[in-house]
Amino acid sequence: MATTNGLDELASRAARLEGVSTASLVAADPDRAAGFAVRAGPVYANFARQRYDRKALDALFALAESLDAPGRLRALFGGEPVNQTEGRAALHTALRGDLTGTESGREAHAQALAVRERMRALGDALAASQVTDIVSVGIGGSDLGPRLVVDALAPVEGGRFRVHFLSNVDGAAAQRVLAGLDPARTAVLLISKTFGTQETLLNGAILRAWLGDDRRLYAITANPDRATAAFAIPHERVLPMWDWVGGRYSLWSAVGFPIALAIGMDQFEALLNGAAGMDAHVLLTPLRENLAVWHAMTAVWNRNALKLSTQAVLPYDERLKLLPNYLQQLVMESLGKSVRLDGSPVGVDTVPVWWGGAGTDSQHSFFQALHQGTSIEPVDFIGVARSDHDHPGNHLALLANLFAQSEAFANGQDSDDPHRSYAGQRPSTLILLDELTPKSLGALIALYEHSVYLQGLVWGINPFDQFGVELGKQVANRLLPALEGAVEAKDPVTAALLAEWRQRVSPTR
Ligand SMILES: O=P(O)(O)OC[C@H]1O[C@H](O)[C@H](O)[C@@H](O)[C@@H]1O
Repeated sequence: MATTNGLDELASRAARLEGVSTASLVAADPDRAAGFAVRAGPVYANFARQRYDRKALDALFALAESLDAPGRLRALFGGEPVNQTEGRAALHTALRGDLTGTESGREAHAQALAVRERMRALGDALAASQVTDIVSVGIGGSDLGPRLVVDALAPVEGGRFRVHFLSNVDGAAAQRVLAGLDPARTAVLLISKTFGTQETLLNGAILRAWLGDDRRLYAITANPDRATAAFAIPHERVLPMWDWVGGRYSLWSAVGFPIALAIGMDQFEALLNGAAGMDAHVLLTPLRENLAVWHAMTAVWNRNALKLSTQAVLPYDERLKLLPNYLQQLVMESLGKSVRLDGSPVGVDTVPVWWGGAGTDSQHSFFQALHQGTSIEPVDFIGVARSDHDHPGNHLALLANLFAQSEAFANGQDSDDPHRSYAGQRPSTLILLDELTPKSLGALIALYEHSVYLQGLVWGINPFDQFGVELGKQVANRLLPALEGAVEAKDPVTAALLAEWRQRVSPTR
């Protein structure tokens, strides 16, 4: 049996807290309501409504200490090959700063700065042209980050460019994105770390043909030769990235070019600076005041001590409605592993299912289950203190709902009528940003990145590979000839499904 790193002990601590209400935990500890909180720059998080007490927290911080969390953070920032299964560093932090002064960190940061200069120049050239619209073609890590940030921060009107995103291989997606766009006023970015991703290659071919003029076709990739070979994009229109940037950690690199085009290069750099501020906090702050450590160890508590199998993220801000989608890739692709670094079974539960949606909309869809369902789903609530719209009454109502839901989940409410009774004891963290700016969003995303790294450390897994996504791609590649009619599918169920499908399409399609 693989070592469980002291997680069994946490489960027995949790058992001792069973039946103790969250309200009595708060009442028993006068400092808890305000004291179970950490602020890092523009991000404040309050953990008082989690289902642990100080002794449990002591055990969690002791666990982080025993795993040398500070040393492992230094290894990450310093460019050690923390992505052990692929023998690589994971230097996304070097895209936004140079905190450790190691040679690899310094070199990576210098490369990142040089590419940023090129992004600025290309952006300025595009701004001086007749281009009004940008289509960003990419998927997964080459899509979700830029899509989130552009949706959150792009001006509602008056930005330099309108930026559109195309990811799905479904041709309907391309058709929808292109409807209403004028090829003569559009530039296309093909974003793919590998330049071997089926969706991006197929959509890229559609866009290239639609554009009709290769001069407005750009590539962002760690494999420029492939971009040149497949799309004849000359190197001056290729922005590089590197194998030391994981796809889901890449929005800070040239993969963020759509962000820079949507909000301007200065604002893109403010996003990076926000992340750099969180980096400095996480790297340099002792464990007990370290926001990423609190967040990660809370996740470990909920998963391994309370055995909760999902994690909801509920931003109470319309502009952050894509955050759950973004975090699904960041967290689940990073931590969805069952073996430790040495290949042995992990022996404990790893990533829960991450999901969520924006409040208040989601209150009117799935909150019933959160309040009265039989399983308990821990929540990260995210709110923004100051709004930047002209409807202050709506903002107060939004925040009243945010604070109310967190209170109602924790405290519940008794009733003689079981149908109208709320058990409460639903754990949540409330994260509050001062305002939603490039800086605060950068800090928030970096917080989640570091929390993921620390959770991976506890579970002894590699958060930087994603071999699990390969099998489905391989099977799809094998099956494409069967759909084209060239071969028969070998698997009997797939063969039956294809036969069923063939009956429904005309022979020519
Ligand atoms: O950037 P690309 O090489 O096109 O990869 C795009 C995405 O596809 C892969 O399947 C991985 O699961 C993701 O981690 C990656 O971000």
